[in-house]
Amino acid sequence: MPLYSMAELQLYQSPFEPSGEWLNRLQESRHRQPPAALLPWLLHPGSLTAALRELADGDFHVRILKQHWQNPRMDERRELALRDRCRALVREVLLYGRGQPWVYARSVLPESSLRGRSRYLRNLDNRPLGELLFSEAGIRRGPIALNRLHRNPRCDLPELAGEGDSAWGRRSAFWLRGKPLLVTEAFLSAFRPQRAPLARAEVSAEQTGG
Ligand SMILES: C=C(O[C@@H]1C=C(C(=O)O)C=C[C@H]1O)C(=O)O
Repeated sequence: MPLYSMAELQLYQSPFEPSGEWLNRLQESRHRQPPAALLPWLLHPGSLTAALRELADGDFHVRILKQHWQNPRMDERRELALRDRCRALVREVLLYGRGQPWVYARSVLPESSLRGRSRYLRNLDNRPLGELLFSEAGIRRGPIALNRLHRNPRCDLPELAGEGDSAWGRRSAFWLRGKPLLVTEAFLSAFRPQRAPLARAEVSAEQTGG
């Protein structure tokens, strides 16, 4: 895990923060409508890592922005039913496809969820979290909620200089051995998919040429 000076930690600002409430599919269609091309990606039930890697023909990597033990945001603590004074490993990354930043992701892994056979998740590196989670036989995913995430003007990451003032995002909880993790993903302006994500079976046919 990259080490940070206190100064670096204090300087870091998350690039996006949720605005308003997280909406399920039905609520969202009454209030706001994501672009049609993005909707199947926002609602994709499988691993986003696998779907992006496939879309990028393997030209995919993860860049860690910050990975640090901290007290999660209040809305995250509520969603994870955590006490106000709790610690979580908060991991913020950019997912790159074909050399472009396609997704910003923030994952909140409560300390109480990283015990026993899940302890290995304390040592996340550049390996995509999704590859680990979706390789776990007992992984379970909760409903996907949608939201507009507002750009944090205090974040001056050069990689996101071209971003607008908001991005469509999704959030869902995962349960691993009965313990919750929370994953939020925002699709960035460089992500312009020409098709929906392939279902898992299609991906295996594509990969094997079957
Ligand atoms: C949960 C997944 O993991 C992806 C990879 C992440 C990471 O490496 O930090 C974070 C969120 C996801 O976009 C997934 O692939 O669906």
